[in-house]
Amino acid sequence: MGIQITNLNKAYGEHQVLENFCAEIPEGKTTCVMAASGKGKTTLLRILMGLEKPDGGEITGLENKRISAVFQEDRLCENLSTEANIRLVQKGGKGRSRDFLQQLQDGFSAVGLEGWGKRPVKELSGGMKRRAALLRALYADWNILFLDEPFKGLDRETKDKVLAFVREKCRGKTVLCVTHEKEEAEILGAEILEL
Ligand SMILES: Nc1ncnc2c1ncn2[C@@H]1O[C@H](COP(=O)(O)OP(=O)(O)OP(=O)(O)O)[C@@H](O)[C@H]1O
Repeated sequence: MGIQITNLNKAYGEHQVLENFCAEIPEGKTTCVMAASGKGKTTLLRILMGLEKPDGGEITGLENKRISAVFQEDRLCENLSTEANIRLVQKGGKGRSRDFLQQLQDGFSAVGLEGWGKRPVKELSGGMKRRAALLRALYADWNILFLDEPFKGLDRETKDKVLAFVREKCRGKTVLCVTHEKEEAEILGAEILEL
């Protein structure tokens, strides 16, 4: 079962952002949420993540799910290294296991961050922080992943590498990704949900 959204409503004051919005997010697939700026993509994601309360409507399919996310902001601990940020969201001793650290090195290389894992996040550029936030989300233990413009600020070549990595890591899993680029959705093999 995927995520069912029924008659979702959300207004900020007089401004109705979502009005009786209905959708089904299929299980085991990537879905890209697309719409013009200001149409409510982030609002929808924030409601699904429980960060925002809807005015009405029903959401099912999130019960007992482990959710991971790249938020609209990076939300990294700036004084910690990227590696430490990623280890923070690992359960038990997993973050220190040799296997995990090896997998992480592969992830750093795949997104073009090799050699940066031990540096404090505050020394990274905006695009590098975006990739660090993405790695943290991907390496958490999840069965639903929410991504809010995860490829923001990446140049063409880097974006292609990152998209290929995300596609591989998300194969067969339930992912909802906000993007403005149709091409990103195509590379991810995603279904498109228009708001
Ligand atoms: N906390 C808030 N208070 C008041 N209005 C808000 C708030 N959050 C969002 N909005 C408004 O709700 C609308 C939808 O915002 P949202 O961020 O969901 O759009 P979006 O589709 O994700 O846009 P973008 O593509 O520019 O990120 C916008 O008009 C925005 O100004």
